[in-house]
Amino acid sequence: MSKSTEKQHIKNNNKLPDRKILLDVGENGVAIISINRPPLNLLSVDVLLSLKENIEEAMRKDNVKAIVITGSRGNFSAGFDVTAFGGSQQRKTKRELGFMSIEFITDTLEAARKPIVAAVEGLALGGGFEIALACHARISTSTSKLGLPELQYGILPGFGGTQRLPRLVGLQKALEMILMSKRIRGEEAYNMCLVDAISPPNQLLGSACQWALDILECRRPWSISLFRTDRLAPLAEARTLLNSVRAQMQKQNPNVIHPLVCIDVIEHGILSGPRNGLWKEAEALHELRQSDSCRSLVHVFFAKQSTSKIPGITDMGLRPRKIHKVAVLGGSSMSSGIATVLVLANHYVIMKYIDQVSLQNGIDRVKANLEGHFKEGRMTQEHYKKACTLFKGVLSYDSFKDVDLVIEDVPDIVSLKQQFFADLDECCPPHCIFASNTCIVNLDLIGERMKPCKEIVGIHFFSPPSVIDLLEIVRTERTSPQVLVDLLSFGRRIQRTPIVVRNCTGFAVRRMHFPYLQAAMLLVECGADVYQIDKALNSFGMKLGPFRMVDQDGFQSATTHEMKFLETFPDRSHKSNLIPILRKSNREGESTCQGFYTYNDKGEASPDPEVSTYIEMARSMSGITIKSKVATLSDGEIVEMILFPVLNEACSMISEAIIVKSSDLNVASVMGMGFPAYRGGIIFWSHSVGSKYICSKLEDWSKEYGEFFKPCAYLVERASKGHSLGAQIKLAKSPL
Ligand SMILES: C[C@H](O)CC(=O)SCCNC(=O)CCNC(=O)[C@H](O)C(C)(C)COP(=O)(O)OP(=O)(O)OC[C@H]1O[C@@H](n2cnc3c(N)ncnc32)[C@H](O)[C@@H]1OP(=O)(O)O
Repeated sequence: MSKSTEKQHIKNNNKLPDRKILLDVGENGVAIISINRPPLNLLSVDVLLSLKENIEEAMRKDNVKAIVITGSRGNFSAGFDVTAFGGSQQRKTKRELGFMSIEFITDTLEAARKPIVAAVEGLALGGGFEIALACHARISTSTSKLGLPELQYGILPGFGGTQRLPRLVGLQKALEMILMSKRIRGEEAYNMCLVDAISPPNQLLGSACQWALDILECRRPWSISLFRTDRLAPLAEARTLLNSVRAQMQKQNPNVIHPLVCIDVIEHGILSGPRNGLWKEAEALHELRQSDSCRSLVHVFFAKQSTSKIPGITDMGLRPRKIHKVAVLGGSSMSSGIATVLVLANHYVIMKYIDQVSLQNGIDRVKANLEGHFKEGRMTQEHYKKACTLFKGVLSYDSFKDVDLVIEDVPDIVSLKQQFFADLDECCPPHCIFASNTCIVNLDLIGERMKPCKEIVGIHFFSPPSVIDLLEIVRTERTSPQVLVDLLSFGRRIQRTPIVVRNCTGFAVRRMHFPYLQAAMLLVECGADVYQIDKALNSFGMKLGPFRMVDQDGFQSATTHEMKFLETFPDRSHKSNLIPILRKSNREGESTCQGFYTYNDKGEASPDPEVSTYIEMARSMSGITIKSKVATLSDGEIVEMILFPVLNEACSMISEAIIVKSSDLNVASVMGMGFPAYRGGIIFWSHSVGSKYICSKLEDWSKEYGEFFKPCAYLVERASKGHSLGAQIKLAKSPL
């Protein structure tokens, strides 16, 4: 590309016309076609049709020798607009996507008589990435993000990704990227030969134009991805791999079919040829996009996106203040996990604790976490070196003068927390935000010894913070809109999904955990089997059944939470003696290798027949007798008797405006308690069950087994009107 054309293109880009596709022919005879639907250049049928027309126009023009496809304003394309899937609009575009894949992407773009090169900057995801895969070469910046995340929505790559990716990078790597929705950076893509060259952003278009001309003049290969075979393994080897991955997927996700359909489509292309594979892919996309799983997963995507939109707060025009330096107070593994997450997101972090030994342990854990990231290839050497300089451990408050945020993570002892915050009040700058990671101590109580003008908010991470991306931001009556805006932006920057909750016992996630475990305890005391309960909930799709979950959390924490819940919600708590009895026998859950299960050296759980003795003891202490109906419950009935009380608690939270939107509870249940995303989250799932049915079941059980099951007023009202359980939260009720 000549300098003048490039300048002209940049000039055009700064003041781009209101067209979805831009075509600009340079003096060198290369047409630059830009997808122009900022900010992410999302695709739709209209955009694709327009892209097709522009490519055809460039083909017709005599002055065009070659084509470069790129995206405007720093992104190639984040893929197809997901609103087209799982929702009401899907009928409109029935089968059009399949034809786009074959008639446009394959027969127009890939089969073009002039070379087409993709210049990839920023995001190239889903359909966007698939367009790049069909080009005759790809030039990328080192930091671009490429991937096929379609399985996250219960569909499969629908623009040829299932056929072209295995042919470009080999079956194993392609399966890894597709089935795990793995995104890779430009650099890694280059190492895998998925992109042909890396270029700095300011030279990207120039390099891509030159590459296209080089193809034309036979100095570079004219590669047709769909017909490459050099990276495909021999048939028998491919089949063995596909069968083993199929079995793995079936085991991991027994309730969903889309990963298996995707594997079948890939296999079909290998066995029957890529063009047949494309047709099968188109058919599969058409079927899958109408499935319940797709609807639910698309809901979860948008529910996650909307957690940081708070009416009356985030639309006030407040700009988030920058949070550069964060102090983490504490030396536990949770504190180290939080510090690691922050350092990885390029924050300067100081870790402070009171004694040298605990602090040193904390520091060592952060260093080990960072090293682990580097060794597993999740960060570059350069990033690793920089991350190490961003972190230090301290015993004093000397370096707190310029701290923007403090996250307290000391043991849940009120006087200890109060002392820390009273000290911090003296050492931190006025703008510093004070936050606690507690999920059980009242935030107002923690701040009692601070100056009256200071406020404390909650920033609640989940264990382990490096794995669970959810963040509860807990507001009190005094939390200002500015602090909320700051923390929501901070949450996104550290790549968490923040949900805003009101200060209450257990916040959103623990409040749902509690009835999950309590219902299970009650059923066991009435005669149900511990392991059948966990199995039933697993088969429903919960990551962990209640007993495996409490073993993992530890009985110490379960006891602390139980006491707090019994105190706050005595009317709807079932007091069980089971955990105290197990603790008397030194069973503390997974940490002691004995809880409801026993654990071997590898941490694998096995049912423990001895547990029945403890259950007998608990039963006789509570005076509960075995009820034959409970002892013979089916798996489906168990699921209802455990999850309807969770829904009941979720309904109480809606009516108390603990969360901002009912969809936040879907996010909280999926990310915080392992509710299956393909069922859309706890409230979304309830729509398929029906509020009337849920309410009548709870009413029946409350008559038979006690107040624990009594439906809350909100649930009764919604059911009586035949309304679904999700509702617009009346923010007037909340201090926001
Ligand atoms: C046929 C094909 O094979 C099928 C496909 O292509 S499926 C689609 C594949 N693409 C994806 O999955 C990308 C999904 N998007 C994301 O992961 C993230 O948005 C992102 C990493 C691209 C960008 O993140 P970030 O810069 O933080 O921007 P983010 O706030 O998330 O997005 C900006 C807006 O675009 C929307 N958006 C992003 N990707 C979207 C998509 N694929 N469809 C619809 N809306 C989308 C977001 O909801 C948000 O909307 P809002 O401003 O109203 O809240």
